[in-house]
Amino acid sequence: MFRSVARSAAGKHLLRRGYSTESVPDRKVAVLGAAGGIGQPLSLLMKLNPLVSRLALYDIANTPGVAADISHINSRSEVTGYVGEEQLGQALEGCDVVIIPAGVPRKPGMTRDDLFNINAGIVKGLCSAIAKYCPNALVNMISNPVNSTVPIAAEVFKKAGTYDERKLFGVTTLDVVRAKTFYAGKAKVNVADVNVPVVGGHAGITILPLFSQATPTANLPEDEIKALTKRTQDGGTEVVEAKAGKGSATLSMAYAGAIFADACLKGLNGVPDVVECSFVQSTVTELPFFASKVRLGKSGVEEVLGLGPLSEYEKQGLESLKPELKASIEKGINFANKS
Ligand SMILES: NC(=O)C1=CN([C@@H]2O[C@H](COP(=O)(O)OP(=O)(O)OC[C@H]3O[C@@H](n4cnc5c(N)ncnc54)[C@H](O)[C@@H]3O)[C@@H](O)[C@H]2O)C=CC1
Ligand SMILES: O=C([O-])CC(=O)C(=O)O
Repeated sequence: MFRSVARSAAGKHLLRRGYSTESVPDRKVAVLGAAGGIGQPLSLLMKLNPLVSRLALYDIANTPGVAADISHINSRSEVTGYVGEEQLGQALEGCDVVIIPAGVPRKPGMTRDDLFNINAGIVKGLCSAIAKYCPNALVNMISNPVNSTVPIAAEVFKKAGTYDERKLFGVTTLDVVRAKTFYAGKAKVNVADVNVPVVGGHAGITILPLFSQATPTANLPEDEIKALTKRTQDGGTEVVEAKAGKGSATLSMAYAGAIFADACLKGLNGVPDVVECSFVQSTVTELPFFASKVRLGKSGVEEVLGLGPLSEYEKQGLESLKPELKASIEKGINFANKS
């Protein structure tokens, strides 16, 4: 275990940023897979988040170096690195939020579902440990295929008797980040002002951006909306191909993961009206899990928001995605229950 404490410096830093250490509750966050392509920049961003007081970095290898490096940053949180399964329990104990970017990424020519065979087992093992050591933590699932790893996590928690549907999230924020960026480019509006809900799941056609609800409105023609939709759905593949065998999105994912974890922490701390899209247990459609806007609160999901009015094109997209999303969810549930 590797630890570095700089409490007094961190306290001053918080005060300089307008936070009082008394008014910000202690929050422990763990990153599982912290030494990976996403894990490292995500850990860095969580170290910069003043809502975090303890940051536990866990991986099966290489965490000591990452933790030592990040721990020298003069921000609030105390950083501890944990390496190997025997230290997983200590990493998780007392956690408020657990972020999981552990597992293998895609190479060109692969689908996210091609990662199932390796990542399903990794996620199952990590979730068993979460059930044991921090059953009340909010779980932010990044590992792919998210459409299956979230149902796997739910089944593991059910078996352990710890499942609380308000606390399990598939992280789909990168789809929202991409939709905002691509829309701003086409609509020629300030990207910082853009909002676009993205619903469904997190793979190919299951990613359904709702550009009809995008703000600021731009009245883009149908062919441009279709091109934007396709680019958002294929955003992950665009990066996988550009990286040409060296993995998938890591930096934009770290950014997206940090935004989502920050929203979870704000919700836990009682900040009102924190809304993000996420793949959660849902009754918005007939599918048991679905991504849509979610209001976050002191116990996690406070309210799963509906889809709002859809264009004809989006209605078709919604119907087309259901069979694939249903199959991916069932695949995850079956895996968790057979092994
Ligand atoms: N939800 C989303 O929007 C996105 C999800 N991803 C997914 O995130 C995952 C990670 O991607 P990268 O960071 O690029 O991969 P990477 O291979 O660079 O890093 C993965 C890390 O996980 C660690 N790991 C493996 N087994 C582990 C275990 N049992 N416990 C803890 N750590 C373990 C590895 O040692 C490695 O450090 C992939 O499954 C990828 O498909 C990637 C981008 C976006
Ligand atoms: O495409 C991938 O394999 C990684 C991912 O989920 C994304 O970038 O959206």
